[in-house]
Amino acid sequence: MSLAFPLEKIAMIGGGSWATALAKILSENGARVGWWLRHKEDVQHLQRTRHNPRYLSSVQFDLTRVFPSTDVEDVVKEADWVVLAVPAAFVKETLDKLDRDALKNKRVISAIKGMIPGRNELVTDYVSERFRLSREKMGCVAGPCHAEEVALEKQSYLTIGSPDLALAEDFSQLLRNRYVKAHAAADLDGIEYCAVMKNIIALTCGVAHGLGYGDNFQAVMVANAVQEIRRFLYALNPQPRDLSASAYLGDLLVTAYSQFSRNRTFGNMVGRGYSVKSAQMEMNMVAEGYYAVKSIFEVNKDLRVNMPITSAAYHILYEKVAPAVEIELLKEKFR
Ligand SMILES: NC(=O)C1=CN([C@@H]2O[C@H](COP(=O)(O)OP(=O)(O)OC[C@H]3O[C@@H](n4cnc5c(N)ncnc54)[C@H](OP(=O)(O)O)[C@@H]3O)[C@@H](O)[C@H]2O)C=CC1
Ligand SMILES: O=C(CO)COP(=O)(O)O
Repeated sequence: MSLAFPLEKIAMIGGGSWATALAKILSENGARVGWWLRHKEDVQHLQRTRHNPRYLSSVQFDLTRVFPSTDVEDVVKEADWVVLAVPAAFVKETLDKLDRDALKNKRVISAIKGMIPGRNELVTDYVSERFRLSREKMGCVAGPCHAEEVALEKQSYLTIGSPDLALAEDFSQLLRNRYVKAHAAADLDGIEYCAVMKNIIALTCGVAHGLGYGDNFQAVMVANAVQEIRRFLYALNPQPRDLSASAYLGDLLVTAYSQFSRNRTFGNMVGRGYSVKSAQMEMNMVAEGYYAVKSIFEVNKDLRVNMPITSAAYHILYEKVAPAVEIELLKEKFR
């Protein structure tokens, strides 16, 4: 096993599947990972058995490199890099315990594919404002990559977006291993927004699947979704970007088609007739798309971009319109 970066100190914030997968990659590459989880019992379980009891519990950690804790201030204080990996809805309450200077001189990476509910902000925008941190000190992790496949060490690709390409390259290096390829890209906003929007699309694909629509329809939904994402990103930030790259299209495809996708699974349940509440209760994981629909729909009230899929998902999830009615309407709009 390589110990390429023995001196890098990482704070991993979050105890879910993605935090667990990233803690595995980073620690196995030799970094020191201080790991914040919210429950004392989970920290104790990790310390006792070397496994996260609730997510990717097959992964075994080396406790000479991984240091679980419930004290977020402590974990952050020790680190050079802070990796945020809680669902977006819990970012505020998790970081509220930190004072405004806590991230000074740190580099912050958001591994979150969601927006701050209510504020409708990207996670990096929220963190940048709350901690007075320049966006040059920040990045995001994106790309088609399910935590479950990382646990199985299946070949995966990640893209690190940051306005500072050197920072993105540095973090990419910390991630590269036998089964992870990582590369740097400059389009932080575009990558972050696309990572949020692909969850909405996957959720809506799930709804259609739950209603009995097949692969033919889903392919058309995904093709139309690419155009919807392009229009939205262009209205928001019209810099040149290649949406066919894996950070954009790849992530959309894996989420729309994978058996592991929380968003697709959640949508599928809604299409089959579950209420939003019961679908959420059935899953012990978080489908970011549910919150993202509201944020993107509200951001788009000013932009007025034509976004039929996002609007359909909003009507289904927040206005209780029957899924069959909304998908029927989409059928007529798709080309
Ligand atoms: N899973 C994946 O494959 C990938 C996920 N991501 C992104 O990573 C982010 C984290 O998701 P993921 O790891 O999948 O999460 P999971 O769905 O695996 O787990 C949910 C997480 O949310 C936590 N949680 C629930 N309620 C609260 C609360 N009130 N306060 C704080 N935390 C809470 C849970 O903590 P607890 O267990 O203590 O209840 C758990 O850590 C998301 O933005 C997701 O889109 C990105 C790429 C891949
Ligand atoms: O972003 C992901 C894969 O790249 C995870 O998507 P889900 O949250 O739908 O599982």
